[in-house]
Amino acid sequence: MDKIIVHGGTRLSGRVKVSGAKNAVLPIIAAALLAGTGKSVIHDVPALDDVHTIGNVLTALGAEATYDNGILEVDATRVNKTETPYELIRKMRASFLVMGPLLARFGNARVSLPGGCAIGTRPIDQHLKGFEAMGAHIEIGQGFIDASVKGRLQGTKIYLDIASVGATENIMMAATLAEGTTIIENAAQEPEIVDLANYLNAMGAKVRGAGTGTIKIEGVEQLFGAVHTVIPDRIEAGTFMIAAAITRGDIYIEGAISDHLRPVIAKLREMGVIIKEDENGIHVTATGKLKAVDVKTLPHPGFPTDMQSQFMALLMTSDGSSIVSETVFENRFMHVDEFKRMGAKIKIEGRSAVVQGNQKLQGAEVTATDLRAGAALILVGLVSEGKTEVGGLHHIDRGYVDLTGKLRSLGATITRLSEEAEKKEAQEATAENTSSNVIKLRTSYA
Ligand SMILES: CC(=O)N[C@H]1[C@@H](OP(=O)(O)OP(=O)(O)OC[C@H]2O[C@@H](n3ccc(=O)[nH]c3=O)[C@H](O)[C@@H]2O)O[C@H](CO)[C@@H](O)[C@@H]1O
Ligand SMILES: C=C(OP(=O)(O)O)C(=O)O
Repeated sequence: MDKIIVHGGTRLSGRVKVSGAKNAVLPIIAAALLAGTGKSVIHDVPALDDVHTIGNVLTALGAEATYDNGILEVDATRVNKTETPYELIRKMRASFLVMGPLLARFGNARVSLPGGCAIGTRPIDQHLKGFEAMGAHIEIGQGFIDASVKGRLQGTKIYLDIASVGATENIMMAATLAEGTTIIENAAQEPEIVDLANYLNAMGAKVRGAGTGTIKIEGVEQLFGAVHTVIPDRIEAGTFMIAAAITRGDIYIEGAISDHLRPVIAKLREMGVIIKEDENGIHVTATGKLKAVDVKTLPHPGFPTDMQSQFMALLMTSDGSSIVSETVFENRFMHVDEFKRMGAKIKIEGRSAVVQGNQKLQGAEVTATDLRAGAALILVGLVSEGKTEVGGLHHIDRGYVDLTGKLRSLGATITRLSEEAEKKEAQEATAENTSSNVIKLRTSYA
């Protein structure tokens, strides 16, 4: 397995460009299935494993998709299947987002039930509740969900028990081709929802209110391929903001949109980090001691759960103790045990973690337990004494474009070691040890 090797101790500085948002592009690619005619041309598509996976889902359904240099072209005209196998859903839960578009366009969809994952059980009851309210018949069996509707889905009012991002997106997509108007109440308000609505509207949909708690979708008869540029990844941007703060560095994050990062900016400022916002990005500078602060994750516009582990990494270097509360996912503290391997002093009490600041951190061999945990371990490695080896990179590759290269360009001592290179290095080290033993033995004989 590949590994990332980080040597801590460098203050990062320079400029880094944010890629397109993973969590925006995945629903957008699923939504491309809604176009009965015409090609969609999607710009700023990040080269991520997750994008590859959802691309494979689309082609497995019969769509044509090509990716070149950040531009994804999708022609869904000839889609002729409505079944998505477990093999593809298993790799990435967001594949489940094809259900709404398939059901709306073809009147049926058979999608494998997504399993649980490291951060929580992640049920899909709110997605299904929405489809049922719109007239779909749902059957669950043998690991699949079958959804079907006679004629078109019917517009209706749907109140979500939880402001779920995925459920809001799936229902919003389904509603675009429904008969009549659908109103989603207690809708998720994440910037990625707004980006999806913008793409849907470019396709000919009539979606209003995205970004607020109430979204209205007036159904139309047909949608067409459209041109769209994906928003910058606020979580990637936030991760680089933490990289600047944790190394007491100075980084300009090009493309970061301040309005998408309000809670992260507010918390960093509370700690004493200097943040300057302009229309092209965010400039983050930190020096000396940073104040400990408490953090509680919440749906947008609250503090994002996808920044929780990275922020916890920073709090380990702050002056004092902090409480980090995770309210979105029930099992998103898996990184804590890995942090402890690096010398962290953190105590978990239910859904909160008490983090001691001013910790002496030491490099260790650690494993990413989920995508953001992987990024957080690298952040800790940047300020730990000695060498940190991070494994489990398949998680990181799902959501960060060339994280190693981008951090290296900011001055970090970081490399990615492929499995083969690692084997070669181990062989060379063994050979070196053997030869130095030989010399020692010879010396002792002399
Ligand atoms: C691809 C993508 O965009 N992923 C993001 C999306 O995931 P995702 O869309 O899966 O997250 P949700 O907003 O749906 O989940 C939030 C909470 O609601 C629960 N829930 C969700 C749906 C449902 O039907 N029933 C239910 O109980 C979940 O278990 C979780 O505890 O939003 C999360 C919350 O910001 C982020 O961490 C993920 O990075
Ligand atoms: C949890 C995440 O993603 P996903 O919903 O794709 O698992 C994430 O991006 O941190």
